[in-house]
Formats: sequence, structure tokens, C-alpha cells
Amino acid sequence: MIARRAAFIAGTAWPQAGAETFEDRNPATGDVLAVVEVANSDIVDRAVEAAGEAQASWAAATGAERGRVLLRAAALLRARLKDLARIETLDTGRPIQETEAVDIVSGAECLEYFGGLAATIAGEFVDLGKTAFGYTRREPIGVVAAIGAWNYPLQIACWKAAPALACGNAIIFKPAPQTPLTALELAAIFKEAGLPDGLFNVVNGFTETGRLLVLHPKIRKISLTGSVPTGKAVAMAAAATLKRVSLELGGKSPLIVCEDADIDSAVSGAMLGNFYSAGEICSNGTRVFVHRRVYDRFLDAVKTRTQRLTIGDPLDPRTQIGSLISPEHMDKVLSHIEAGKMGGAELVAGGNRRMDGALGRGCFVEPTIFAQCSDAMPIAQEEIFGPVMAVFEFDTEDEVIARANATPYGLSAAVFTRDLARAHRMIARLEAGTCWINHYNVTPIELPFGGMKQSGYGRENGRAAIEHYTDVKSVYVALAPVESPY
Ligand SMILES: NC(=O)C1=CN([C@@H]2O[C@H](COP(=O)(O)OP(=O)(O)OC[C@H]3O[C@@H](n4cnc5c(N)ncnc54)[C@H](O)[C@@H]3O)[C@@H](O)[C@H]2O)C=CC1
Repeated sequence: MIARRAAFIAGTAWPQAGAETFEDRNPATGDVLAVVEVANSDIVDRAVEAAGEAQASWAAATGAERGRVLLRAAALLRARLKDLARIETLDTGRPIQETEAVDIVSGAECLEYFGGLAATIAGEFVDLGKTAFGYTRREPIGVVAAIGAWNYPLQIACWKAAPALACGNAIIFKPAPQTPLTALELAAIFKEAGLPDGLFNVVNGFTETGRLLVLHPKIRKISLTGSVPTGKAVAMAAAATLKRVSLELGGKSPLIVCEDADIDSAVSGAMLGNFYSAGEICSNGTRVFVHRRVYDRFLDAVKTRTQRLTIGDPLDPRTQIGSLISPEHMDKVLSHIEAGKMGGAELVAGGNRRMDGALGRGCFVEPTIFAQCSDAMPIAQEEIFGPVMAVFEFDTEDEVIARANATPYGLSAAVFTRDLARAHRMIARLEAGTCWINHYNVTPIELPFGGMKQSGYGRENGRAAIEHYTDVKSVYVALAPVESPY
């Protein structure tokens, strides 16, 4: 029997009589995994009410008390890693070798990091001379809502919930409709870890449910992971109530391979930055700029290693490239590949949907490399969010920096070189919020993550996240009688 999944509010499943529903499918097979209730305005109101009721006493708890709950939740995530990774693989189509190695671990690390940090969240003392001093308090914002994308559902839920809860807020999370399952598992884990009811709620649905959250007068902040057009719509709608907004959006990031780079490492970085999760990663380095002197060597190596990748059943531990998220998304990716073929780029590897055997039931696309790309081609400008690498030649440092920055996005960038002075010089000139030197797509929780330009604003992870989940209250304390002209 296919499970029916309701919202999770005030510590319990919250079914809704007569609710509109949608089917959540495994994209690798087309099988229905669950029937999910769409949260309407009554459900969203109920979630906001539950969150508001719970938040005051959570804010009054000490940071250490809040941190202990997050640490217990992290331990439960680690204990259930295999089960959670399996659910994530069924829901996203991503290989089990990825979900077991990254998703659940990253979620647990985030809860551990902010669990540890919770007791250190503090304001500052300000000396104002003999007659006064001041201090600031870092106070929770109140009820916050977070809206997720479908590529890393559990990780996104943890990256938003951990700092929000550590700072004393209550949170309402809306997963992407393609991947509703693991947020509900996380809700159950929080409850088991002792998180008071009402502090972590889950509502499901599409754009309309998201809009209800963004417009709700009692929600004080929105954190979105999604596409650039959604980010703009959310920022505009949030202006009606002047909500605070954090946006983690898309990108078309540059990965630069200098002539003195370790080419094997650069190839590994470019493959990680284009084919991991079948390319469904916002920070991917989809524009690979290679110095003319090492261009052929790089291209030969990346072609050979890409053609060896194993496409297959996401549940098979040997599979390296799984299914894309949905037939609609696959069609979009395939049309970008067609545009690449028609637009004059040289197809070096891949370029097709895989239909053999059981793969025909899913959304499997070969890892694809285009070479001899020019900056004006659509595949060089549009975010594809699939396994498509575009390779460009360059001659000079100034030239490649200008070309790398010539995009409305600014999420990530990387430089591969053995000359560390050059690496730092180039990184300082690149317009991107998250950068790597001689690596790609590693995102340790300790480092802030986020974008510049149209890739969004606000930061997740690191101490920087605390600023985005707290308000600052300034307090002036007089130590002498009030001097007044009246
Ligand atoms: N920078 C980052 O951290 C990441 C960014 N992304 C970006 O996300 C995109 C892919 O994810 P999708 O789920 O297709 O993005 P999307 O923008 O279509 O949807 C994201 C979420 O927003 C909700 N939503 C859509 N319209 C809304 C509205 N008007 N008001 C409120 N909520 C709304 C959706 O239901 C979903 O939960 C890519 O462009 C990718 O670059 C994905 C992962 C990480």
C-alpha cells in the first residue's frame, strides 16, 4: 500500500480531511512512493500558530540546552544513516554511494556544528566612557520559514533548521514537492531527540504553499534554496511584510585550469563539479576554462575518465550517475544538449538519454562534455542543472577573469594552479561567494556558503549563519544622572 503523508505540526502528523494531494515518484523507475497532502492556508496558519506558541519558551532556554537537543538529533541521524540514505536515493534518483557518503553526514555535521555553537551565541559589550556603557543582545527572530529545492532535500532541511533552532527560533519547512520524504523523517528525529513540539514543522506543496509562507504576517524571515526566478518572486512578495530574506540560488560558475595546474586534480575537480549528482548541484563549475597550453591534455584525460563512469540503478552501490529528478527536468536538460550540438560546440562525450533495459523507465542522461565552446553560446550562459560540462580555451589571466565574471550569477568559482600567489590573486578578483583553490564543491559546515550578484544573498553555515537567524538589540546603560536642557 502506498503511504499517505500529511503535514507535521506541533510534534505530530496533521492530516487534513479532503486535502488536495499529489504523487511523489521515484524518478529512476516512475513508481509512486507516497501520496502527499498539499498544505492549504488553514494548515499553514496552524503551523504558524504552533510555531509561535513553542518559540517563546525555546528562546528562553539557554544556548547549551538548545545545543544538547541538536546534538541528540545528529546522533540519531548518524544511527539511521543507511535507512535515510535509501529514502533519499528513492526520492531523488541520486546514487546510494552519494547519499550514504554525503547527504546524511552533512546534515549531522551541521546539527553538531550549530549544537556546539549554540552556547556561544552572544552580543558584545561596548565601552561608552565613565557615564555609560552599552551592550548588544543577539535575539531570535521568532517564527521563520524555509523553502527547499529537490537536489539535496535532507541536507537543505538541516542547513536551515540547525542555525534557526540554535538561535532560538521556531521553523516551518516546506520541502520541494519532488522530494517530500526525508524532511518528515527529520521531524520525527527532532521529536525523538527531545525538541519541544511546534519548533520544527513541515508543510508540503507547490508554489502556492510557498507563497502562503512568504506572505504570512507572523512569519518574520524566509530562507529559500531555489532558482533565480523563484528568488526574485520570493524577495518581491516578502517586501509586503518587510520579512528578512536569505536566498541560495542558481549559478553558472567558472572553474579555471591554469597551465601549471596538476592536471589529474583539475580533471577530478571538473568531474566532481559537473557530474556528481548528475550535475544537479547549484554550485557546479559548468564553465571550465583551460589554458591553451594544457587544453588538449586536459580534454583527453577528462574524456577518458568520463566515458568510464557507471550509469545505473541508483540503489546499486557501484552506480556513479543516477537518474535526473523528473521527466520534465530531463527534457529541459536534453534540450540544452541539443542546443549545444546545434550551436557549434564540439561534442566530446555523452550527449544522449540512456534507454537500455530498466534505464528506460527513468530519467538517465549520459555525462556530456562540449569542447571549443564560446562565451556567447546558450550552453555557456544558461544554468542547465544536469550532467553537462562546457570547456573553453584561454590565454591570459586578465582575459579569463573577465570572462569568468561576465555572468549575472556569482555563486562559486575555482582556480587550479600550483602557484599559490597567483591562486589568491585570481580568487580575490572573482565575483563569487564560495571559492575553491585546487578543489571543487567541498562544502565544510565551518565555512559560510552562499552567493553574490543574482545567485542570492545571506549565508548558510559557519558563524555567519548566526547573523541571518538573529536580530541585534542595542542597550544603552546610563551610569550617571540624566543631563537635560529642560
Ligand atoms: N544556491 C543553492 O544553495 C542551491 C540552489 N539551487 C537552485 O535551485 C534550482 C533547482 O531547484 P527547483 O526546486 O527546481 O527550484 P524552484 O525555484 O522551482 O523551487 C524551489 C522551491 O521554491 C518553491 N517555490 C517555487 N515558487 C515559489 C514562490 N513563488 N514562492 C514561494 N515558494 C516557491 C518550490 O515549491 C520549491 O520548494 C536551481 O536553479 C538551483 O541552482 C539548488 C540547490 C542549492
